Amino acid sequence: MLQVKNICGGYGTTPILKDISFQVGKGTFLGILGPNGCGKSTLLKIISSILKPSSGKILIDDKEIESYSNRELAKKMTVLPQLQGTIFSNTVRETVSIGRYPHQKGFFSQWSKEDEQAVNQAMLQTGVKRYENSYLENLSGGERQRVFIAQALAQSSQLVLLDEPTNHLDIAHQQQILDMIRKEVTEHGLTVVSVLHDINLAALYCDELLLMENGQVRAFGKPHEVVLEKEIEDVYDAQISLQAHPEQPKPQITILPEIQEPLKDKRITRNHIQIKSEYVELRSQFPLRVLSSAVHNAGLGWYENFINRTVKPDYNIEHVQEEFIQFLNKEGLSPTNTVGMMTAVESSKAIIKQYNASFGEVIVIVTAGIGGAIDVSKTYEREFPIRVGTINIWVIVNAKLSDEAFVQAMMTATEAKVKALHSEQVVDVQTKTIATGTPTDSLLIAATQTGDYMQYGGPITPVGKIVGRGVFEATIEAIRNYRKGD
Ligand SMILES: Nc1ncnc2c1ncn2[C@@H]1O[C@H](COP(=O)(O)OP(=O)(O)OP(=O)(O)O)[C@@H](O)[C@H]1O
Repeated sequence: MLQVKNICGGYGTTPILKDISFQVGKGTFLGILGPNGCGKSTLLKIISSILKPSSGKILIDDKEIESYSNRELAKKMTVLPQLQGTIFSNTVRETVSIGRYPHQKGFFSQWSKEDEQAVNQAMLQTGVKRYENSYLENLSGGERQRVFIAQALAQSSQLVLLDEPTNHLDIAHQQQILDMIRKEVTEHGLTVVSVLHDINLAALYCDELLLMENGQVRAFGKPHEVVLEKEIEDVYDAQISLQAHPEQPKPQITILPEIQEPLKDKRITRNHIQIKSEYVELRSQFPLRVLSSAVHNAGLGWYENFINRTVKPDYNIEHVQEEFIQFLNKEGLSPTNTVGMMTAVESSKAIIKQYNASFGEVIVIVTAGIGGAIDVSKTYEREFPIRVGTINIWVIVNAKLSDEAFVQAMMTATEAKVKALHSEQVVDVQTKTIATGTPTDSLLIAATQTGDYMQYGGPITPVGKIVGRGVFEATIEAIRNYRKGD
């Protein structure tokens, strides 16, 4: 659809763009990224022939842009420049209708049925039809932006050039506009080239990205090929961290602020753990990084409060999430800042152990309800009667753990738990074989993320050695404690 070949150009004698080449296929949404002043808007102006390049060619549908008349070009391509704070005195309908001018034939041309349809459809698509008779100056920035997109759609061209279409818009309007553009691209084969400042939005919505640096192409390709930690840090001279979007297979960046909080004594010891009548509690004065399979706030995150709550064996688990939140509120624990587990084992039976490693303390807390213990290798051959019992394990590490170390620490802790069940001859009552856990065990690894950096957490690493020993020993004691009450 669009070919940009060896474009050089700028303003007067100052060269801005240096040998830019790329292609955009029909039905593609291309995002142009790059730091301030790198030449994104200049490139858009050259593509839209507002500015002449000093050398190079722009082709639309394999024809050089100069060979199109203005009217022909306007039918092929729509340009939506950056919105300025201009005062508008047209109605929404009048503004959208301007998009049809390239389709008018001759000076006294008639407004056709086709024009009317295109205007109505564009207003419906962009959700602005309901204010078609309002004046633009009475609309919000987001509504105005949608009106101009409607004007671009009414023009019914196959290529749309946009310069920061989401500038100054709140997240709802950013989403609306980008969803709408995406829909046009996917469902009607529209080709869109847009300058975007937000790298995350660009990675989410665009098919391809062009990353510019000093008037040149630094990278071009699919979002996962362009949005790379090193590349972005280098081009923008910023500190970032790269992760996957939680719901989509798209890269997303997070800015890493340089200002660090003043380092308090960020240390957790067993004195921070309290056994209350209804739960075991850790209230840290700072957030810990956590990976867990807890009932409340499972997954990876940062939390300050942790509880392992004792519930009655007949606790109704139908609305567990809501009930748990109510309970946290009652206890004065913020639901967004607390990780919660549940057990039928009394909190007084919890085992708390502290190990002093060379890198810092590791605290292990275990409650072991083994009434429903099962052998994981045999579960495929039977139905489960619901039997109460859960082994809940917390491991708190005073160190900085990598993501691998978190996952490996979970594996190490699980292996140590299984070994403890074996050692204590905990049996699956149905299969009469050694049990490996219960159907509802929970595990939590939390780290202060200060002090020594631990890249790995497997069994022979400094962290893994303590986790293995600590979880094994604490689980054995917790099992014995549980059996005492049987
Ligand atoms: N009309 C102009 N006359 C002279 N120089 C200009 C003109 N417009 C832009 N420039 C210069 O050209 C360079 C590239 O500007 P351009 O607007 O293309 O950058 P950009 O990547 O779009 O930046 P931003 O992210 O800040 O919008 C800048 O150094 C700018 O000062």
